[in-house]
Amino acid sequence: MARISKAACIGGGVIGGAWAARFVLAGIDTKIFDPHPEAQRLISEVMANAERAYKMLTRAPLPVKGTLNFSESLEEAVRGAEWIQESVPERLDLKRSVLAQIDIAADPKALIGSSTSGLIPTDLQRDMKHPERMFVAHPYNPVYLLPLVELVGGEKTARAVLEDAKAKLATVGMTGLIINKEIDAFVGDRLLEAFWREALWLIKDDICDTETLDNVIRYSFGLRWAQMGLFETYRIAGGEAGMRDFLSKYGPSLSWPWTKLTDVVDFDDALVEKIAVQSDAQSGQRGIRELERIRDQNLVGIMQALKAGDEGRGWGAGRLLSDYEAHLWKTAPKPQANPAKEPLKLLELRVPSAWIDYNGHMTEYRYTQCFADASDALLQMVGVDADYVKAGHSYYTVESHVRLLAEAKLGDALYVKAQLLPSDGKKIHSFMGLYRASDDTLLSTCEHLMLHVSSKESRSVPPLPAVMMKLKPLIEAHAVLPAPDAVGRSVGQRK
Ligand SMILES: NC(=O)C1=CN([C@@H]2O[C@H](COP(=O)(O)OP(=O)(O)OC[C@H]3O[C@@H](n4cnc5c(N)ncnc54)[C@H](O)[C@@H]3O)[C@@H](O)[C@H]2O)C=CC1
Ligand SMILES: C[N+](C)(C)CC(=O)CC(=O)[O-]
Repeated sequence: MARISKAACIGGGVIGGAWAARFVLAGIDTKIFDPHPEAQRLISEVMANAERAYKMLTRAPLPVKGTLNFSESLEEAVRGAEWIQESVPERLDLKRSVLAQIDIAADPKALIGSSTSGLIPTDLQRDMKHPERMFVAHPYNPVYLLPLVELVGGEKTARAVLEDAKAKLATVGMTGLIINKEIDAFVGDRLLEAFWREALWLIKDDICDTETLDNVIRYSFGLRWAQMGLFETYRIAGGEAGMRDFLSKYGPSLSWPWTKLTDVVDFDDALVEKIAVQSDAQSGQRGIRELERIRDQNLVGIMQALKAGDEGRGWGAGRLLSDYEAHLWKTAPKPQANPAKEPLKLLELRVPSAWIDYNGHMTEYRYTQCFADASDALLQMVGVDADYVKAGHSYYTVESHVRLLAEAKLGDALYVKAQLLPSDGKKIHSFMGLYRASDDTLLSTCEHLMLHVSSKESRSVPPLPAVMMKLKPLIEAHAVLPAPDAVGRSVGQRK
């Protein structure tokens, strides 16, 4: 795939900083140019939140982080970059002049995306010498988690450039949707603007306050829209009679006096003050970074739930996350199955806040998750990867006994080691320990049994020779190790 190895972010505010985080966490060396005196502090805070979110989001092998450097000049930042993302304030004159500077300094083949929320690319590329490689790449906040980028070409943009941009975005876990025609505000912000305009009227007219309005969204259609869009949701709302019936039932109401959509509310001081006061009452007790962390944790939870959607195949943004994880597994250096006479270190992680329960320690099913992830790492090591599973073979866990011996706390660095017990490879019998890295304390153990299956035939079969070739030497190497005391232990047995 068309991987990016060097990127530049011109403008490192809310959006440019989060683009930088997306690139760096995808293993891309990134340079930022932003004259803001506090740019480094602000971006390091965004980076910290992004890293925290990724630790919760996936156990797939993220690449080694790219480097992040702050440049003294725009020219220095764009030198050698293959993707340059402009994210300066939303002013046509400023963006035009910044894009023209990028154009002169950049490699002629470099792709140049603008984060603009609504300015059309034909206007933005006017003063460029190589406008064919410039396009709108409109992301959504937070860029490091939300995967959509609207790709919009101007009159001079080459179609192949949009296709190339789409392919490159897939390698950083994003989906580029190419919009057919350029219009102000594209598709997403076109919809959001209409929505926002109506919301402002509802506040101005004292129909509700900001908190009530937000509650209306998050307890109802906000939940729906994370998983199905407007049309698919309304198709279902039409019942068995379907979309045509839905349109004939509810279409006429669009001409009733329900909305003020075409009028723009007057943004006078009184309205600004009213909204600011209500918003302070609603959320002012929490800082922006704290709100960002809450938002990110919720987004991660939603994406993970969607990953399990459609009977495990993944749905919407969850399907995309699965595809990105498959790409990460495929491109990561293959873990080596070294048949040493000692337990294998399979997993290293840090306990994120989402894993802590009301008792103030890691909640019980996360211990099981650590062992499940460690088993997956073992399977990857012996060649049971996405292609092997797709071809119709896999291992299923059939039995597992987890003991919780000591508490894992927020932020603890943990690791899992596994000893393979004698078995024929059709079965993998293992004994795993979860340890705290700071003092090697054993926190939990798991005796685990997996069975190799033909998923097409739904029955147990021997593994394919390529897997057996890697697995057998590991089992043989561990055969000389003494069996851990707790092997075969029953529930409730004394230590
Ligand atoms: N904030 C949002 O929710 C979204 C914003 N966007 C778009 O992203 C762009 C940036 O918006 P934000 O990040 O929100 O604004 P921001 O105000 O947070 O960041 C803009 C940054 O650009 C820097 N800057 C100003 N002049 C510069 C120059 N000549 N060269 C380099 N850096 C310069 C500023 O110091 C500032 O850090 C805008 O076009 C906006 O429409 C797109 C999607 C969402
Ligand atoms: C407010 N905004 C127009 C800058 C928002 C966007 O462009 C997209 C988003 O993240 O909502």
